[in-house]
Amino acid sequence: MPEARLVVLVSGSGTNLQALIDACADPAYGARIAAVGADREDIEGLARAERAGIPTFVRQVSDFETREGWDSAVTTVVERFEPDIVVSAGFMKLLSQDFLDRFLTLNTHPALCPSFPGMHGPRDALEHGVKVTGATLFVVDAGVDTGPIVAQVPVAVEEDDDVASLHERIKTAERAMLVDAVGRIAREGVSVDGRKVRIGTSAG
Ligand SMILES: Nc1nc2c(c(=O)[nH]1)N[C@@H](CN(C=O)c1ccc(C(=O)N[C@@H](CCC(=O)O)C(=O)O)cc1)CN2
Ligand SMILES: NCC(=O)N[C@@H]1O[C@H](COP(=O)([O-])[O-])[C@@H](O)[C@H]1O
Repeated sequence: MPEARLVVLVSGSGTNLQALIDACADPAYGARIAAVGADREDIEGLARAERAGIPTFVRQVSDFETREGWDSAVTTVVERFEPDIVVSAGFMKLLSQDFLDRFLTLNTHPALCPSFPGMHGPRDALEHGVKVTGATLFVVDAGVDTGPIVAQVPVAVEEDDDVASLHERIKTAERAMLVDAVGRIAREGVSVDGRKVRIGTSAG
């Protein structure tokens, strides 16, 4: 079976991207990263891609007259790389319905959806006083962190956690979940039926 083609979208440090780069080095993983895209310049995520010899692109909202113009430019450049799966890994821009209609898009979020959606999952979980939080991989839909859930991993909140320590612990679990689920989807396929996501031979 041919390797699945991934386009990975990032906005920051790119440790999830790095985990995927490392996994893709093994041909048995079943996927390769065709390109890495970002909504801003000068981020470590892009540097990680460049060090790995992966093509990169940047489309900044501020370079476009309208948000629709940016949406369309992102769709066009991603299309060029013919992805089987788009992985939003720390990408801090909402993706348009048109983009989502064209590409199977997964997003990793640092909380147990449907709890604590948005850009501050670890902070919101800590402020709420939950004892267990985690990470969620989901199929992106037009809402914010509302899409059908592919995988989740729980992470304990410790008494002395601050936002940084909690987020770091979540990210360790999140990377393993992401690599495992994306690899299984690449090798075995996935089906989405309403809110039910199935990976594996029964998919499709
Ligand atoms: N349509 C969707 N797009 C994306 C989703 C999603 O669930 N639906 N998830 C993300 C990531 N995300 C949290 O998981 C998230 C990203 C961005 C925002 C947001 O409000 N962004 C603002 C800009 C903020 C900035 O640039 O600093 C915006 O897009 O204008 C909320 C949640 C990936 N995309
Ligand atoms: N709502 C989106 C969101 O909060 N995304 C989170 O940003 C971090 C990116 O880390 P990374 O750049 O090191 O992969 C990850 O924890 C990801 O879930």
